[in-house]
This record gives sequence, C-alpha cells and structure tokens, in this order.
Amino acid sequence: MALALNGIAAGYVPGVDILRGLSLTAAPGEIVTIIGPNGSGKSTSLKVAAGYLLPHTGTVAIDGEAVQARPIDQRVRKNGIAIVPQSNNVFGALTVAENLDLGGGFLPSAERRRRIEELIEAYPLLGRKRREKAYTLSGGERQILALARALMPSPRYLLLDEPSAGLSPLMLHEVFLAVREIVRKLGIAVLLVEQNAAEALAISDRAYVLVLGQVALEGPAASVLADDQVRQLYLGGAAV
Ligand SMILES: Nc1ncnc2c1ncn2[C@@H]1O[C@H](COP(=O)(O)OP(=O)(O)OP(=O)(O)O)[C@@H](O)[C@H]1O
Repeated sequence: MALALNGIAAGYVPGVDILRGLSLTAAPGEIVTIIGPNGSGKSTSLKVAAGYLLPHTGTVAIDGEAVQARPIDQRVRKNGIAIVPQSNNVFGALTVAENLDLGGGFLPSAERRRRIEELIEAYPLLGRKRREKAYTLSGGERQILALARALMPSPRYLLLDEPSAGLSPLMLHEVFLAVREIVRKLGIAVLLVEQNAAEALAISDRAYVLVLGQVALEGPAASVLADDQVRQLYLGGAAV
C-alpha cells in the first residue's frame, strides 16, 4: 500500500522537462516532505501525483495500480487521492459548512452531511464558525478548512502544497499540528511540499530534497534535518 512515483519525467512545455527521473513514495501512516530550492519541481511533483499533470515517462502507482494516465477526478474517486493546492483554496463567499459540502461533491447527500458533522467535531473551530462566510476566517483557519474539505471524501493519500504559505509562525505551528494529528488519527499518507523546511521536517517521518527535478537526498526526516548541506542551503545554517 503506497503512492509511488517512479522515474517521472514531466513538464509544461514540449522538450522542457521540469521533473527528470523523479522517484518517491509515501505510505499510509507517514508524513513525507519534499523540500528544495525555488523552481526545483516540488509543486510539479504533487501535480503529477494528483493527476493535474500527466508525465511523459515513468509511472504513478497507487496501491500497486498504475494510474499515470488517469485524470484527477478519477484518482480522487477511485484511488483515495486528495490535494490541497497552494493558495486560494477555499471559497470566500461560501460558508464554512458549504465549503465542506463542496469537498464531498460526489458523495450521496446523507453521507456528505455525516462527514461534515464528523469533521466539525474533529475541528471545533469549524463548528463554531460553520455558518460564517469563509472570507471572515483568519489565514490559519482557512487553511484548516481547506484541510478538512480535502478530508471530506475520506482520502488515503493527502497532498499538501505549502500549507504554511502566508501564515504567522504561530498559525503555521497550529496547521502542522493539525496535519500530524490527521495522520495519527486516520493513518493516511501525507505528501507535503514546504518552504518552511525546519518546521515541516520536525513533523515528518521521511523527506526528499529535490534539486533540478531530481532527488538529491532522501531519508528519515531527522537525518535530512541534520544534513550539513541541507542546513546551509535551506535552514540558514542553523544548528538543530
Ligand atoms: N503552469 C506552468 N506552466 C509553465 N511552467 C510552469 C508552470 N508551473 C510551474 N512551471 C515552471 O516549472 C518549474 C518548477 O516549478 P514548481 O512550481 O514545481 O517548483 P517549486 O519547487 O514548487 O518552486 P517554489 O518553491 O518556488 O514553489 C519552474 O521553473 C516554473 O516556472
């Protein structure tokens, strides 16, 4: 049981590969973080995993099934994939409950209502604000709502593209704790792309360092965090 990208080449323009032979895995119960310099292909790798972008070569396997040619809606329905994109990920003009409802679009309505209540119980903050428009939420609250909405169809693989973008250090911490809690409670796999390498690695089990569309380093999050080059390049040389 895992999400596995194998030897992926992919890009946006013919003849220009952004990912160049990328391989990575994420298994249920673990948080796997991808760090790397700007433009190294971190978000692109999530798009390939989700099915927004189809690779030229290589395979994407979910629980052993090859899905690289399968578009995102089918991966969501059939393979338990969910993605929270980088920003603008909630509908401000809709209420908290309506945003959650949208996340379960293809579920029968009774099932959708049940999931909304479950998620509101798991995130009391959402319950308190269930009838408020999402534009009134703080950045961190919005990010929690985006996470909860992605959980509506009970995914097994959750892809998160920079959930800390634009958040204060305190809110960032809250959001990461929520991610850790989701994995602990639900046993799903999280594949996380983050600029905030130190914070992300602190909640992760494993990590990949991506450079120019290839894996430059991989291993347990603690060893990646302790790596000299990683510390110099991404953590400002800070001691851990
Ligand atoms: N929709 C697109 N069309 C064309 N080129 C794109 C598109 N999206 C990304 N790119 C290019 O692909 C490369 C990798 O982008 P990607 O967003 O995957 O990098 P990243 O590692 O996530 O970067 P960052 O840390 O800055 O978010 C960049 O050179 C970017 O300009």
